Amino acid sequence: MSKLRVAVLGAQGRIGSEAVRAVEAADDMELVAGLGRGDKLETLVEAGAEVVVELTNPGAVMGNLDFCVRHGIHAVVGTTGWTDERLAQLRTSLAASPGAGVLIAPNFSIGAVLTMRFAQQAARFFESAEIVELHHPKKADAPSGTAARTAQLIAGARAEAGCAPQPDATTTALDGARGADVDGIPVHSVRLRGLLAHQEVLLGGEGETLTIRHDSLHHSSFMPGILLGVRRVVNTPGLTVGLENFLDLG
Ligand SMILES: NC(=O)C1=CN([C@@H]2O[C@H](COP(=O)(O)OP(=O)(O)OC[C@H]3O[C@@H](n4cnc5c(N)ncnc54)[C@H](OP(=O)(O)O)[C@@H]3O)[C@@H](O)[C@H]2O)C=CC1
Ligand SMILES: O=C(O)C1=N[C@H](C(=O)O)C[C@H](O)C1
Repeated sequence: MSKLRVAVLGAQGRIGSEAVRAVEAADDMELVAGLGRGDKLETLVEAGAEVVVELTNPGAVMGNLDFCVRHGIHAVVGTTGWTDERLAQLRTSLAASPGAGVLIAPNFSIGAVLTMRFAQQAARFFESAEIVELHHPKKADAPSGTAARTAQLIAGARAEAGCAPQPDATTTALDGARGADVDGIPVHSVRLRGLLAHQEVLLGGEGETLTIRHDSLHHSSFMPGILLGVRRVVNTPGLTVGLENFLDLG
């Protein structure tokens, strides 16, 4: 069986360097390129890359994906900073290259994906829902892509169930004291030396609370999800948002 030809963009970065090692260690994959800032994207075509793993930054990801999609190269994307406008732009370029598949995964770790699913399931049973995400201080974006996605899923589940707005008597507050508002869900971002990637979903009802917490303690936590994404994206044309779509969660 021929090996999948995989390239990594952001290959010298924190997660990118771990992804390079994971692809090299996978029996069914061959690392054909590892590119950093300033390297020519044409290298991807010259190297015959079938799938690109995109792990750069929000300023670079759109141009990189535009190139990949135009050249029929599939992409597995971990880079954060996604907005509805960016997703719409990507869908437009995918429409012109119908064979290409792109997976955008706000989080590749299985535990984080399950946290999102459990939070979505629990959200309608509680009056209050807030998110605290905690990351290393070199992270560029806040809130994290995972927290933003979790908030959207919680808000969607609450709207579908016809939940009332959350109770909150705050009338005066310092800027930021109540966190960022993502679809009505407060999201609080902590940046602390010593941490990697952590999230708590706090749910509250009359006389009880439920806390769903996930901790990524090492970048290795993201690797099984990246490899799964690479294997599945080649047979999944168009845009897929969320690794849960490849996990058969039911
Ligand atoms: N979905 C998930 O599960 C995860 C997602 N992430 C996300 O992945 C992204 C990267 O995170 P992290 O590794 O911590 O960040 P880093 O800054 O450590 O890595 C990013 C790398 O990309 C390089 N780079 C910048 N621009 C380009 C470009 N145009 N082409 C190729 N390479 C480029 C950077 O180079 P230079 O240093 O010169 O700028 C750097 O080496 C972030 O958006 C983060 O949120 C992270 C972990 C898990
Ligand atoms: O920058 C990181 O480190 C991470 N970024 C992703 C996010 O923004 O959710 C995934 C994970 O939290 C690690």
